Amino acid sequence: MSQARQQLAVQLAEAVAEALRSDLDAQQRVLLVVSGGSTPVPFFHALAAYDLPWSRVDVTLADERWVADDSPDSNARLVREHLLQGPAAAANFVALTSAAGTPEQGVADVSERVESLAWPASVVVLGMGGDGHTASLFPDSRELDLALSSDEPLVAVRTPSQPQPRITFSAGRLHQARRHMLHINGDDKRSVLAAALGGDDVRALPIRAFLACPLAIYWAP
Ligand SMILES: O=C1O[C@H](COP(=O)(O)O)[C@@H](O)[C@H](O)[C@H]1O
Repeated sequence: MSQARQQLAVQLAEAVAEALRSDLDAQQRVLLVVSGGSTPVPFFHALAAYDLPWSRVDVTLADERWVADDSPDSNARLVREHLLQGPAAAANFVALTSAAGTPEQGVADVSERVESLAWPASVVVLGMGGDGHTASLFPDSRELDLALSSDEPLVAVRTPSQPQPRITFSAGRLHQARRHMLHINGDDKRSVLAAALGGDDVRALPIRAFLACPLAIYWAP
């Protein structure tokens, strides 16, 4: 891990902790939405160490692969192993999977589960893939139009480029958050973001759906 990426993760954790603390001063429960993948690990470690009233914080994911909780591909496993540690172990984590065999079968139950959370979220921390996807809004998701336009909180998605079916928060639900932050590393992702900023076809680069939120960008080489 480069020093620049580590420093970025610490800066992002500070911004998220400050946002949570500010909202916790005004309301009993707050909601933090985080992303999966590989990028957030040092951010999770830095955030987990903050002295916050974590028992009043709900944490969920922007998206999830429809896999078992202990799968190496599970974003929930990532959160449990890297964020729900130390002081942050007291947070209430709400996963996006169920015992149903497919996300299409499980999406209604999981939607009911997430509707009990303290919306709007205080912070959504997004990631981005090299194809411009964010959450599980992939350029080749068959349900991309639905996920971009749905009034429902969650959408089951099938994506030819991805090995597993997934579930994702809809763009509309993520838009409602009070603050949006994007955490990315590397020159490749910077180029993708520059391309996104230079055009307006959301289906080609779904991260575009969030550029005007406004989106605070956390990038390191
Ligand atoms: O599949 C996913 O990928 C993105 C980006 O992941 P990274 O490994 O390039 O950091 C992530 O934001 C998303 O939550 C995850 O499901």
